[in-house]
Amino acid sequence: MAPYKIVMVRHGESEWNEKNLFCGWFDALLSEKGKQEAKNAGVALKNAEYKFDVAYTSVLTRAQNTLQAILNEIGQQDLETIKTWRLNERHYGGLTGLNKAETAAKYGDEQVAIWRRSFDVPPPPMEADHQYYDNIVKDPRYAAGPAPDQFPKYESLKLTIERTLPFWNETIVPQIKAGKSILIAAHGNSLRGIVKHLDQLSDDQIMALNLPTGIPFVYTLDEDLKPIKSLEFLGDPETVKKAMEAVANQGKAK
Ligand SMILES: Cc1ccc(S(=O)(=O)Nc2cc3c(c(O)c2O)C(=O)c2ccccc2C3=O)cc1
Repeated sequence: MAPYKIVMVRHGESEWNEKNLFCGWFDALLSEKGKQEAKNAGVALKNAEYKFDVAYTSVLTRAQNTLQAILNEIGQQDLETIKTWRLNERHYGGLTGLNKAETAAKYGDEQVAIWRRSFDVPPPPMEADHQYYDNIVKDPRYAAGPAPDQFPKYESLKLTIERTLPFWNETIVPQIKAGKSILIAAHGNSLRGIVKHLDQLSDDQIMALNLPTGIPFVYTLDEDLKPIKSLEFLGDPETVKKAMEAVANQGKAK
């Protein structure tokens, strides 16, 4: 049955991306630009004549709405869709809702620089008195998990990947091997976990990779799910060229 193809897409720009706020598990909506990015992703997949058997997304609205915009464009509005917290964005803990200046003012430039370059240094926890604690922890969408005693108060990139990969290995991989055509609409850091795993990237390599919002990318995999082709972006030539250049240059950025 190999080679297998799987399509992934980072959700379009959110309203908190637009305001440059740490978002994480806060359920920000897509900005108008993000809605257009999501529609464009659907057009790219429609033009490439993709059809899917099942989709996977997070429990967060920005990813779900990106997925729905895509499905609307390709005429698969009612596609079976599995939603899981394991595909959520990284949980930024007590930084949730802060902008760059507020973060630096509260924790200092040195601490920010440490967080920026760290794979396993977590942000401060989101404590019960945090302004978004109840909004997130008491959200009924988490009734199916994580368990209350496992509910994250913060995540490093390492911790994020450690909770995303079990879903990839236990739920998505069997579906790939069963020959299903799969679309994943998720977040920058949960998708980093899957990309890191597939391409066997180092901690530093994956931290240097910032996936563009709203541009679908394809992995072509062999029978052992080893990549034959990685990160193949879909879209108009200009969009694809910019995405490839952006990703390539990130690897060079010092
Ligand atoms: C909302 C926001 C704050 C800080 C910046 S930044 O210009 O300082 N760049 C930046 C900052 C960080 C990060 C980052 O990637 C970044 O580019 C992080 O990844 C990060 C992870 C966990 C805790 C803190 C950080 C973090 O402060 C950008 C956007």
